[in-house]
Amino acid sequence: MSATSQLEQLVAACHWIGSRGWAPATGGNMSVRRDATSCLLSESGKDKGSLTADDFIVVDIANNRAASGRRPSAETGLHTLLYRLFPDAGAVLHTHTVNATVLSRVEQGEVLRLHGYEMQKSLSGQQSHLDSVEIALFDNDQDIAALAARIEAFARTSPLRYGFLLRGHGLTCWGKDVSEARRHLEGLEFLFECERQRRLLERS
Ligand SMILES: CSCCC(=O)C(=O)COP(=O)(O)O
Ligand SMILES: [Zn+2]
Repeated sequence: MSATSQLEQLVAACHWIGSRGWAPATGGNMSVRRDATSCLLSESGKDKGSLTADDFIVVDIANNRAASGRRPSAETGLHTLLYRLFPDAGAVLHTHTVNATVLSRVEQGEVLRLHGYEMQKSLSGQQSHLDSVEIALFDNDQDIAALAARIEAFARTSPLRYGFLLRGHGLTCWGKDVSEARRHLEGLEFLFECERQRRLLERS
């Protein structure tokens, strides 16, 4: 599929994310791969629920540079890291949902473990609720280069699949194209909601 059509699908995904309330205020950022060396990333500081194709900026995957001189997302370094780590990744979606924000603070470990949910099968390659899916969880950091370095180090020794949580911040997920990234986002968000409810009920 052409980069233009992927951008059209990404703009539609941004509107969908906005309509779900998953990118409040100016939260969230989104991108699609153009080719092996560049991606199109949302401009920093905008309402991501009402972006148009003109709000996406060409960014070099190797060095985070935007030729246009405009300012891509503050989290550009996380998107480009994912495109470098995963040559098959075609789209990256970052959201600020209540479920991801709260669960990532409650969970103290290095991963959020999901087990026992049929909806795990919304994640590519998952075939049974009896398997476990581990979503990596990192402490948040305003220094995105340092955060990217921590995520890269984690990925060298542990599986990094579907997405990762930033503590008290949100979810960044990806897929081979916009459609798969969207499915992973919707599936993970559903699973986070279930997990938040389960933990609440099991405490009472
Ligand atoms: C209130 S949003 C804080 C920054 C952030 O976490 C985010 O996702 C949006 O940053 P961007 O530079 O992509 O607009
Ligand atoms: Zn964010």
